[in-house]
Amino acid sequence: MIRFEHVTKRYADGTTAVDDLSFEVAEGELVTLVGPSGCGKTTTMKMVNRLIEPTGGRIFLDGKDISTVDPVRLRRRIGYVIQQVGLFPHKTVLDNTATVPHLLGVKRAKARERAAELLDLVGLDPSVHGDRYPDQLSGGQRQRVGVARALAADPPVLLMDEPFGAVDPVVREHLQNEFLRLQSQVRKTVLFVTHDIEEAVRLGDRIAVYGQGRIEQFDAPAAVLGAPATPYVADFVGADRGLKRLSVTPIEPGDLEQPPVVHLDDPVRKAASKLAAEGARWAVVLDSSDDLHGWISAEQVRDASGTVREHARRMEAWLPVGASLKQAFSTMLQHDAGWIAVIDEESAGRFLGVLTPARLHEALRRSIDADAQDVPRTAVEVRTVSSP
Ligand SMILES: Nc1ncnc2c1ncn2[C@@H]1O[C@H](COP(=O)(O)OP(=O)(O)OP(=O)(O)O)[C@@H](O)[C@H]1O
Repeated sequence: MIRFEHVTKRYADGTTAVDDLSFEVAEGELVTLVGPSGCGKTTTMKMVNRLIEPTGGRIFLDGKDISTVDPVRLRRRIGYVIQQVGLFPHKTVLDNTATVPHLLGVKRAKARERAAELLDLVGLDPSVHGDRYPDQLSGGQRQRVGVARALAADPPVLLMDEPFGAVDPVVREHLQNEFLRLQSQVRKTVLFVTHDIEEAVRLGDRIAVYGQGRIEQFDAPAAVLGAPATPYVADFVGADRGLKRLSVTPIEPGDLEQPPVVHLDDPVRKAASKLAAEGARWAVVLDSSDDLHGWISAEQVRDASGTVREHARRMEAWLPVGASLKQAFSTMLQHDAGWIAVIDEESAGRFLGVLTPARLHEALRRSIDADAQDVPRTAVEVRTVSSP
């Protein structure tokens, strides 16, 4: 979809901002450009919509050399989101969002209707926020309007230059998650500039790690974190890259532990003997539809009578399979839980097993080794330091 062929940009003062850059972004792919200040990320991006012209090489959009395309026409196909959103202060949020389609000749009523849909899509209620002016919004809300506006003309390509850079970390993470959800629906081809490796890892299908004017590594997030191509990349992603991997490593069924399972209507005596037989300290409790209800401990059932229902405790700490190990860790902390239940959302929330801290650690280790050996995670055996 976007292809750079030996692209160089040398500014008039002799600065080489981009040096012989070649890479390709597939249709519907989100590529993050990450690197320290001044390494050429913004220059790279602005060459795609011809705000900056390269001094060497060629850039193709959908197979066509963009130097042969009229810049105004080119920009109609490219949404652009920047940090200082640049909303019109005297226009309402709805009119700001509707601006581009309106300029492109879409009737005002139709453009506003579409704008309302887009605001909804980026998590702003058009009936609440649509009639406000930009200075009546929070920083995070303004960024959302910026994204909605960039999507308004339904361009196949989005360029995003540090779009969430100006908001605090909590709002930022929220915007990132919302943007991922949005991208899974709209599937644009996205170039996303950031200097934050965490953001690059969380959002990118692939990451381009920039050195000075050059790409040092262009790879999937797990590969960049697991097998940095150069000492520079290793240094840039940081010594805590194992920790960062948590956010890109999904929970897989093979990571889970299988504790004993009992049902709400089982007699407690039956639960007690099951726990004793398996030597387990607790069991997972499911309801009659096999949905997660909670758990019950060996202590609770030891001399109890009646059914499991009267003794079981609810379990709120659960996640769908495929959620990240980071979410798993954070859910454990949030609920002060020694384990979390993992369910299969695809099949009506069926209980799959539990993830414990030890299993989480193993999953992380296995994913690092699997990337290093280029094999699936299930094929890796881990030897960890076990407790005495
Ligand atoms: N108009 C210009 N004239 C001369 N040099 C420039 C010009 N614009 C950018 N540069 C230089 O080109 C290099 C790359 O700049 P660029 O803005 O692409 O970096 P960046 O990676 O986006 O940085 P940041 O994260 O700080 O925005 C820098 O050394 C910068 O000083």
